[in-house]
Amino acid sequence: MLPELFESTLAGTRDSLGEQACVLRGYALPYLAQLLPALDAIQEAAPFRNMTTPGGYVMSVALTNCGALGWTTDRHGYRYTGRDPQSGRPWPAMPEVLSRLASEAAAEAGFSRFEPDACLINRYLPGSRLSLHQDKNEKDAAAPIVSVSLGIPAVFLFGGHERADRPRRVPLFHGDVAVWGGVDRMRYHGIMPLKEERHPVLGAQRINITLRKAG
Ligand SMILES: O=C(O)CCC(=O)C(=O)O
Ligand SMILES: [Fe+2]
Repeated sequence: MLPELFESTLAGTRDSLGEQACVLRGYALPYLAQLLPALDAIQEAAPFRNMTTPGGYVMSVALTNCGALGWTTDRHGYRYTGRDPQSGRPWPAMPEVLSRLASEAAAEAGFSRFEPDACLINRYLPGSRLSLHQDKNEKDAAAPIVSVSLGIPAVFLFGGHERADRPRRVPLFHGDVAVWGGVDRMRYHGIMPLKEERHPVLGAQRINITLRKAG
């Protein structure tokens, strides 16, 4: 990977992934001076942890949350909770910079007045992956998903409405924001195993932030 590819050289451009799905290249970059310190504070209050799926697998992706609702999984299933199951405390509040980034990116992608109440923060290390899935634990499927990529690059798999539909491979770089909603809201997606790389700002990790309307 060429060093310049760590930062989207495509900043300011848009890739269409569907009728109501796109990647806004580099869209998050102007927010990072505020966003990165806010992320540090969140992970101090609610550290990343590897949760167990209902099937008994420990996820290779570690996660935490901020906002009124946080996505969790354990042997009993996937769900949103108001509290961090590890500490018993409410999830850290959603920083203003994140709700602003989410609603501005959503508007740019054609979804006006998006107000997320849930923010899942995923941490991938080299080798971590996320298998193809649909995001279907949210009550409000009318709202889009806004997904911010930071750190080392990843290959996003964006499939169809059936698990067997062959997914498209979309590279995501530091600062890219993917948005999908409407007719594309329930499309299968995932992340290929991350390669061994180091990002100049975030080191050997990828942080992905998904903002949703869950409640
Ligand atoms: O890491 C990503 O880009 C996607 C994350 C995702 O699909 C999820 O958290 O549901
Ligand atoms: Fe997802």
